[in-house]
Amino acid sequence: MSHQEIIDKLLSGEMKLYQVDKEVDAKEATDIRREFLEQKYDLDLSNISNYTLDMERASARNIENSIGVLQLPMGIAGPMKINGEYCQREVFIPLATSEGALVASINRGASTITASGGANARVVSDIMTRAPAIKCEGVSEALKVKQWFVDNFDELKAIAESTTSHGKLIKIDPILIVGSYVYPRFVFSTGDSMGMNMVTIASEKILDKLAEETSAVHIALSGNVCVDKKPAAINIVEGRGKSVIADILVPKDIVAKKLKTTAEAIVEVNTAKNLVGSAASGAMAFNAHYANMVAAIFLATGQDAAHVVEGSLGITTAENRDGDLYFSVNLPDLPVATVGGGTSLEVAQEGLNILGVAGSNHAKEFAEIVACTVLAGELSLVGALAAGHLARAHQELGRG
Ligand SMILES: CC(C)(COP(=O)([O-])OP(=O)([O-])OC[C@H]1O[C@@H](n2cnc3c(N)ncnc32)[C@H](O)[C@@H]1OP(=O)([O-])[O-])[C@@H](O)C(=O)NCCC(=O)NCCSC(=O)C[C@@](C)(O)CC(=O)[O-]
Ligand SMILES: NC(=O)C1=CN([C@@H]2O[C@H](COP(=O)(O)OP(=O)(O)OC[C@H]3O[C@@H](n4cnc5c(N)ncnc54)[C@H](OP(=O)(O)O)[C@@H]3O)[C@@H](O)[C@H]2O)C=CC1
Repeated sequence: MSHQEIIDKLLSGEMKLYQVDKEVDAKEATDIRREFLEQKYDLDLSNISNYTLDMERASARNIENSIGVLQLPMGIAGPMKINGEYCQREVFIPLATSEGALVASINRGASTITASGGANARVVSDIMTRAPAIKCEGVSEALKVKQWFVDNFDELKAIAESTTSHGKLIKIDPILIVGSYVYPRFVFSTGDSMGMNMVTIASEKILDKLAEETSAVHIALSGNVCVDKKPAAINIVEGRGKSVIADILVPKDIVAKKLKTTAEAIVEVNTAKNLVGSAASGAMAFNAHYANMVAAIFLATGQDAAHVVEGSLGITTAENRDGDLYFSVNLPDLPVATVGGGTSLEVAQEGLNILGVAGSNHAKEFAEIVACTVLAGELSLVGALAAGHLARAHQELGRG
């Protein structure tokens, strides 16, 4: 079939969009679906059509029904000095965003951090979780099933780990019971991958064993106690992905020079806004804009964009120490990877290479960099609010 014949079949409804992949290679299938849209709706999609990535490879593992590639402006912030456990150097941070003033703000935070001697960062927990929903007769069987998970942990660990060379089942905890439903939270370490595919495959094997040995029925492989891609208190308390803390002591003169304000004013803003304001509104996140930094660095490095909702959680603290400013960000739920998923896309590899963290043995180093980037942006925005500069900044940098 010729290129136009396939488009005609799509236009007439004789062929479905995903069936084009059976007729031609991934690159041509991409062009055909896009041209179908152009012809059906009389559109010009010439920008989506311009790209360099290997669509054959992307179609095999990252996208279905491809029509092209999204471009976003990418900027750089830095250098930013990091005194982490895994990252002990200066970095330049790639950031993909369309929000004017964001990169300038993170750059200002990075400059403040570097002038103050560097940010401290530590990964305090490193796990990935999957919690299926299991149905029993009632609470008494549910308790027996809970005990079955406890009694058989060693065997279940061996079964789960037979599916992966990097994943390790650390514990099954908590095991929640609600009426006849049981939710065991399988807690894994997943090396340098974010790990959701890995732990989902491993968890299914555990459920096969459950089906063999008990009459409990597995209702859903994910039962929303994981909790994947939703903001949740359990993730805040127990952690998910990397849990990371970053902090800095900014000397009084640098607060004045770089942020144009005082430690006292920043503490007041942090209390009124991030703590009391968040509590008053019932917010789950006690910060100004972690999501901005997490989204921009996630897009630049091929992370799963839906995990921004988890990365947005956390508490910012600020203290006035005799005019110097102690400032910290706490991210309990930051799923990140330097291998697997979208990190293998060519643009993501370039973003990870700018940071020097592509490939194995870099995930915790990367997590420290993300946390320090959040620290930089948070420090700058809270500083701008304290100085009364937010509207002006966005007037100057965020409007055409
Ligand atoms: C805009 C600034 C940085 C000006 O800040 P400034 O202090 O007036 O600018 P400056 O010219 O004195 O420069 C200070 C530093 O800013 C950086 N800088 C300055 N200009 C640039 C630029 N063009 N490109 C790159 N970097 C720039 C640069 O690092 C420079 O230091 P140096 O390195 O020279 O020593 C500041 O006012 C600021 O950070 N404002 C906050 C803006 C912000 O954080 N926006 C984020 C989005 S807000 C939002 O989406 C969420 C919100 C607000 O709704 C959430 C909530 O409810 O809170
Ligand atoms: N399935 C689901 O429910 C969900 C899936 N996702 C998607 O899952 C993907 C991420 O899953 P994930 O499991 O991370 O990735 P992949 O499915 O891409 O798997 C990554 C693989 O890399 C191998 N690997 C090689 N080197 C390392 C290393 N150093 N550390 C760890 N693993 C290594 C592992 O193999 P081995 O296992 O043999 O050790 C691992 O399985 C993303 O695309 C995301 O969007 C997101 C949310 C939910």
